[in-house]
Amino acid sequence: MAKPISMEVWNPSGKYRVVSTKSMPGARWIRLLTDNDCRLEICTDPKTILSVDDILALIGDRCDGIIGQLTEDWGEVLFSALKRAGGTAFSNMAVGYNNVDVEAANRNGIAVGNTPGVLTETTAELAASLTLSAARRIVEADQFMRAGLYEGWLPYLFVGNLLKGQTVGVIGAGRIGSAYARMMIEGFKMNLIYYDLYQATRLEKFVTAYGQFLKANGEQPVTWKRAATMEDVLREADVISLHPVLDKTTYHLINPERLAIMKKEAVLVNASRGPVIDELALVEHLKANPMFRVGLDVFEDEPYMKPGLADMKNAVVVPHIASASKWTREGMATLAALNVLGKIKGYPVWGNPNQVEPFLNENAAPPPACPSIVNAKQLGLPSSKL
Ligand SMILES: NC(=O)c1ccc[n+]([C@@H]2O[C@H](COP(=O)([O-])OP(=O)(O)OC[C@H]3O[C@@H](n4cnc5c(N)ncnc54)[C@H](O)[C@@H]3O)[C@@H](O)[C@H]2O)c1
Ligand SMILES: O=C(O)[C@H](O)CO
Repeated sequence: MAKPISMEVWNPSGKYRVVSTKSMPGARWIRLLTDNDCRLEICTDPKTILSVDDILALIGDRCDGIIGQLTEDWGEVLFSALKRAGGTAFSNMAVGYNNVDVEAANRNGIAVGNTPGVLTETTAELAASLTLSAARRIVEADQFMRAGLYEGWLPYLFVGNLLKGQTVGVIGAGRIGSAYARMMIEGFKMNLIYYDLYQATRLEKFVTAYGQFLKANGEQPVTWKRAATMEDVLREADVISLHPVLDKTTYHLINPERLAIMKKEAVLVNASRGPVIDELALVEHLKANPMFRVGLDVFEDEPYMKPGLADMKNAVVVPHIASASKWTREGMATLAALNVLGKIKGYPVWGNPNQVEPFLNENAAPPPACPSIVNAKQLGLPSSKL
């Protein structure tokens, strides 16, 4: 079994042993745990992605709760080890939890926390940045300048796509998809077409009200449409941004057939999870359609890109940084720590994972609740009345 190389220990005499598989930004999450009688052990091993064996060694013989990362494989082996070590609580430091086998957690009676809400605007802003970078060819133009190739203004130099008045398509209009849609609609006066399993009522109301405001000011109103099929979005939209969860229904949601029905000059953005796109098919599509552009934050086999992607000028690629603002990352750490602490203390589960602000207020004690436990129902955990 692999041995953890370096650990940082806080409040060594604390009653509850809590482990974090990574150092996380901010100090509040550490304070919240240590002020509540937790001995906190943070793995400071420089290895980027810990293996199951590494984490087994971290769990050891006694562990009450553990904070893990989206790069780790949380399944039967780890949850049964946590149970044997007396643990009842795990939290991902992420809203997405496709790296977690929730059924295995249920079997072992382990609560699984995630960190919704605090990433919404930050992730949507990165998706908007990728949209603009791809549409206006920012990275290509930057590389051109740095290579000393600029000889003066030319009518055809780096001509890209205008967004105003075009249609933005959103697949997965949940928290992040809706926030992204609002940015593109309010910022660039784009029309909306979206596909989701559920109606995005608040988003629809926002677009209607904004359209009325524009009309009252003598401008072209923006419009919205809920598509009956994903294909309708792909055919109609000029910009398409992907924001669904990753599960069986969204794996390779963008495949060769669906790429083929998109506009030849469309912009495709993915800040959800890599396997939502068949990346090899995307590389072929980018080769065949030089005016088709993508902005990618996530990749099918992270940290790798599929062969050929790095050579494509019509792709903007960044290393899974959509949630990387200081406020968000500190908030994610806080929510993850409070999920674990709340379960250890026997607190109920917060009623609305979309409204986690009370947990993020630095000037007040957080509510006595777990902010977001995805398997609360399956484990029969009580709901907070606050
Ligand atoms: N790149 C990043 O750093 C980053 C940051 C945050 C979140 N994410 C990813 O974004 C995802 C969404 O986060 P969120 O907070 O908006 O979650 P959310 O639950 O609010 O939204 C997800 C939406 O996807 C919809 N959906 C599910 N299956 C679908 C399908 N088959 N077709 C269409 N829509 C479907 C759901 O109905 C829901 O509205 C996360 O699960 C995570 O994987 C990535
Ligand atoms: O799911 C999440 O929370 C993200 O991918 C983290 O950036």
